[in-house]
Amino acid sequence: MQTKPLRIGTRGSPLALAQAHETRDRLMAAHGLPEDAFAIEVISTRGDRVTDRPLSEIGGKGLFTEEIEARLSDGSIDIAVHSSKDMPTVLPDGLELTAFLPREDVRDAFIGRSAGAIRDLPRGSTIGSSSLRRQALVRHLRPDVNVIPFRGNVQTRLRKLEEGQVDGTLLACAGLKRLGMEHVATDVMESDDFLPALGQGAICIESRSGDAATLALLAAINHRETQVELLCERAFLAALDGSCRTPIAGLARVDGQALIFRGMVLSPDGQSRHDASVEGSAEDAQALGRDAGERIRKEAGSGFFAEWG
Ligand SMILES: NCc1[nH]cc(CCC(=O)O)c1CC(=O)O
Repeated sequence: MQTKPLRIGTRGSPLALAQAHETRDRLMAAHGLPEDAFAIEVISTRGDRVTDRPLSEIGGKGLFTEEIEARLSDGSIDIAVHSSKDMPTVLPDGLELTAFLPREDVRDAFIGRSAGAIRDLPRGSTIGSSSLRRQALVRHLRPDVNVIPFRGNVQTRLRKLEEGQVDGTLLACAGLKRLGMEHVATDVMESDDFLPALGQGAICIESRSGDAATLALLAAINHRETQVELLCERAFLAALDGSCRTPIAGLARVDGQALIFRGMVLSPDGQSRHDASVEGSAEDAQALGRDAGERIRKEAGSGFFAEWG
């Protein structure tokens, strides 16, 4: 066993810290290690520092990961804990996603001020969300509702909502639950009608490919079903790559050896959409995700992506 503490890199947001603590607690339990066998290191990322513009505008992959991955590559941390949803499909050479924790609720929550559900919003209401996917899905359901950019951590968004800057917003149920704040949700969007982001609700752990001791530690906390779902979802995303300004949604579910995946791309106004559903064996997770992505790319045509790119 190591003598030096295992250094865990994470962003500093309350949600990121909760995820780092969950990872540490699972490692402590799996290996019977004390708390001081771990050191949690907070690392600031570009996505944390730029708070005044929508993420889709700042653009670029790895907004929430680059600085953390640099520390992993140079050996100054041993593992990095991330929201899978924020992970680019291509990782730096020498790094890999080694473990996934059991997936939380994959759905989105609606938090309304006077109307508690999207269907009950008066015409002309305003919803705040900077996620291209949530914007398009809301516009699909309610073309008569305004959607405006809306950033900040959970607490900031709830304050803006209370102040009346918007009539409602959407947040991942997983994040709210990990913060013990699920009570603020006034409605939960079923994933069939409001398809989540790829990777939503899943914590992933990244480490160096050659670091056998760390890989062995992590193997004990890996959750197979979540890992297989994420393999499928990330293959789907990779097959659609080059279209990061297009709203994309998708969800894989594994039950024993069976895998079901549904993926979708939307136009930003939510009026046009292409989706694909595939079913097969968990062993073929990556091929199934890739097939769904390629099918959508063919059906939508390059014009669909170029138009909003
Ligand atoms: N991009 C921000 C982000 N990344 C992961 C989560 C939520 C937790 C998760 O989906 O695992 C959130 C906030 C949100 O979408 O409400």
